[in-house]
Parts: sequence; C-alpha cells; structure tokens
Amino acid sequence: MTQISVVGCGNMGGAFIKGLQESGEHTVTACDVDPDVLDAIAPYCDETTTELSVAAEAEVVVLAVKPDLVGAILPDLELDADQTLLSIAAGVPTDLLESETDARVVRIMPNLAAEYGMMAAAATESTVTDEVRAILDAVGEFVEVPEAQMDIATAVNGSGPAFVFYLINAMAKAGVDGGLSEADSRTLAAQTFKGAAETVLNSEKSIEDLIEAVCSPNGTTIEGMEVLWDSDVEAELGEAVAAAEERSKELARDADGE
Ligand SMILES: NC(=O)C1=CN([C@@H]2O[C@H](COP(=O)(O)OP(=O)(O)OC[C@H]3O[C@@H](n4cnc5c(N)ncnc54)[C@H](O)[C@@H]3O)[C@@H](O)[C@H]2O)C=CC1
Ligand SMILES: O=C(O)[C@@H]1CCC=N1
Repeated sequence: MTQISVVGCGNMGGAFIKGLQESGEHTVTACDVDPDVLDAIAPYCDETTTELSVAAEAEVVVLAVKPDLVGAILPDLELDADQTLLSIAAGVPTDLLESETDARVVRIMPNLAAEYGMMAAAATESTVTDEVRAILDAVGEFVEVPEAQMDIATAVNGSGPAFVFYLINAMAKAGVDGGLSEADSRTLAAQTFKGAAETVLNSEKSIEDLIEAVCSPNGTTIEGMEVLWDSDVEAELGEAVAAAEERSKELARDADGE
C-alpha cells in the first residue's frame, strides 16, 4: 500500500484515481485548483485538497497537469529525495523534471483506460522502480522502454485510445447504415474491438494469421479485407501516429526552451 497523491484530476488524473480506487491497493489524495473537479472525484479517493503542500506529503506524487504547467508547479511542490515524482506529462523529459525537484523522477505515459484497470502504459526503463511498477500493475499493463522511445509510445498508447475510438465509431456508423440500431451497433463494434484486442494479447499467432483465421474460404471477411488491403488505411493510421509522435517531440523542445 503506497500513499499516492495526484496533482491535476482532469481527464487522465481522474481516470488514474478511479482505477486506483477500484484496485483498493493504495491510498489516494486528489489535488486540483478547481473545486468542481474535486467534488466530482471525491467519491473515488481518500482525501481532496486544493493545496500543493498537502499533495506533497505523499510517498508518490503523480503530476497530471498539462505539460505547459509543469515548470510553474514543480518549484512549489516541495518534495524530498525519499519521495517519487511520477510524471505523466506528454513530452516533458526526465532531466528537465529532475532539475526542478529533489524527488526521484519516473516519467511514464499512461492512457485513459486506467479508469477500468485496462491501461496500456510505457515507463522509462532507466528510472522505473518497484514501487511505481506496483502502481502501474494495479491499473493495467505496462512496458519499460528507453526514454528516447517515449514520444512514439505517447503516440501509440497515450493518444492511441482516440484513434481506436475513431475506428470503433466508423465501424458502428457502418452498422447503423446497414440497419442496426445505434445502441446495438455501438455494442457490437466496441465488443468486437475488445474481443479482437484480447485475442491478440492471448494468442501466439501473428496478427496476419489471426486475420486469415477470420477469412473463411469464399466467405464474407475476405471481401472486406480486399477493400482494406487496396486502401490507404494502414498508411493513414501510420501518419496519424507519426503526427502525434512529432507533437510529443515538439512539446519536449518547448519544455526545454522555457
Ligand atoms: N488525456 C489523456 O488521455 C492523457 C493525458 N496525459 C497527460 O496528462 C496530463 C493532463 O492531461 P488531461 O488530464 O487531459 O488534462 P485536463 O485539462 O483534463 O486536466 C488537467 C487538470 O489539472 C488541473 N490543474 C491546473 N493547474 C493546476 C494546479 N496548479 N494544481 C493542481 N491542479 C491543476 C486542472 O484544473 C485540470 O483539472 C497532460 O500532461 C497530458 O499530457 C497523458 C496520457 C493520456
Ligand atoms: O493529447 C495529449 O497531448 C495527451 C497526451 C497523450 C494523450 N493525451
């Protein structure tokens, strides 16, 4: 059981808190400047505060504010060497964080599915500790990568949920166009993505072999796959990931210039 505080309880900080509460493994203090945000998160944590000094008492302080606020907040967040600053801010490098705090710094990139214990996260391998591994384990899965890979990880698993929501929506809309109700099509499309993801995670087959397993000879799937193979969908998705990666690098350059 680790005492955790989360500074910034918006979309990502809030999802992290809800996931941690569900796991029941840690105590959580929620800190935000917005009292409405704190009212909304209060049922999911042990304590709420608007004071950074209260958040600074935790063993692990999760910094979950927008990247451009990190530089302004860190000097006021007085942490000691025996504490951990767990930063989730996109594009903010470890060395910059270390220059503003005495705490041990661990930079990670989580995602919104932390709320449901299904987060995919990347943690910087040179700094991650067992204490942080236990926190990440409580809300999903994580990989450990060199810091140089944090920008691409940010694009794949941090921004990735938005890209997948887009694809689910496209599939659901196609179902509605074919006559399904919106509710049924949303359920079928989302559960199909969830089931396909579980299959990839659990199967030893390559993704190409899994596609082949769905394509019955002379069946329906191969007709749809021919359309996808002939299209630019793969390249366009690659460009979306590359654009998000480039923005993460740009945020790092901005942070360095501050
Ligand atoms: N939204 C997402 O899916 C993901 C976001 N992130 C990272 O998480 C961080 C937060 O992003 P979001 O949650 O999307 O932003 P958000 O805007 O939803 O939440 C930020 C929160 O910080 C609070 N805040 C602002 N100044 C503060 C201060 N001085 N003290 C305490 N709280 C303060 C705001 O009131 C707000 O509730 C960013 O650095 C982002 O890069 C990382 C992975 C995924
Ligand atoms: O869009 C963003 O900048 C944040 C970081 C990854 C997901 N959301």
